[in-house]
Amino acid sequence: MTTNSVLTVEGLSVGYGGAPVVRGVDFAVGSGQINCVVGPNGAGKSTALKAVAGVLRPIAGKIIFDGSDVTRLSTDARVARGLGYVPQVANVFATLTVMENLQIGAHAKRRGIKERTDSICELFPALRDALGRPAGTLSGGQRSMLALSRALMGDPKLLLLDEPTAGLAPKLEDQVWEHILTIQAHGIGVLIVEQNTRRALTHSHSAYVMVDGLVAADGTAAEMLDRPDLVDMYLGGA
Ligand SMILES: Nc1ncnc2c1ncn2[C@@H]1O[C@H](COP(=O)(O)OP(=O)(O)OP(=O)(O)O)[C@@H](O)[C@H]1O
Repeated sequence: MTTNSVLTVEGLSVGYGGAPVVRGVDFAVGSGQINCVVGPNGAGKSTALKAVAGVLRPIAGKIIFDGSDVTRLSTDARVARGLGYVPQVANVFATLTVMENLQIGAHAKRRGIKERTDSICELFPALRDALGRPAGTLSGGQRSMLALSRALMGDPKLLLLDEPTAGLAPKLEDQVWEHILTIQAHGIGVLIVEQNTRRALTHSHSAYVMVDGLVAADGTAAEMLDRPDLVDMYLGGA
């Protein structure tokens, strides 16, 4: 366990009604850290993240967030406590404006929506000009920025990001990582599932390699980057 963890997951098993897809995994994120979950397709990375977000109910295990056991709490209750989640797909409402998307992100907060919108537009100035546009007219990179911003409206302590760079051109991937680093610089922790393993390891403090529903290796990201065996064996030489 990481000392001073904002998130600790112990013995998490979760699936979709049949045999568990994730089979007793442990992981942790230290306050304000970026940690990543990497591994081959179908390993259960997104499934584990969905359970932490409260979208899937665990079969077994415990999720401790910010000092409290949130395992039985709804997604909304987790968001209200500061656990933000950006799913891989359908992460913005295409027919709603950028402003409306941000307002939905603040549903767990009763006050301060205008102030939060202003501070997020200061963080990501490109959003301000787009506030009145339907989100469906944004580019892939802008959409990703909006999805992150929508989660930030809930004033999170930790953001769960499921492949935020999926399908983006390398230049846009760079931009998304800049945004993630900006978010971290504001003291917000990030647990990210990422396909681009090398990139994720470069920016992370610790990493978990998931294979076939289990954590096959974990350690500091620097250690992982130094282990070509691991990269070749589990990560497709990425
Ligand atoms: N909604 C679902 N219903 C049933 N099975 C699912 C569902 N979503 C995912 N699975 C299965 O769970 C397993 C793990 O999938 P998951 O998406 O968690 O893997 P992943 O490691 O995130 O993979 P990828 O990198 O390809 O996104 C796979 O066998 C997948 O087919």
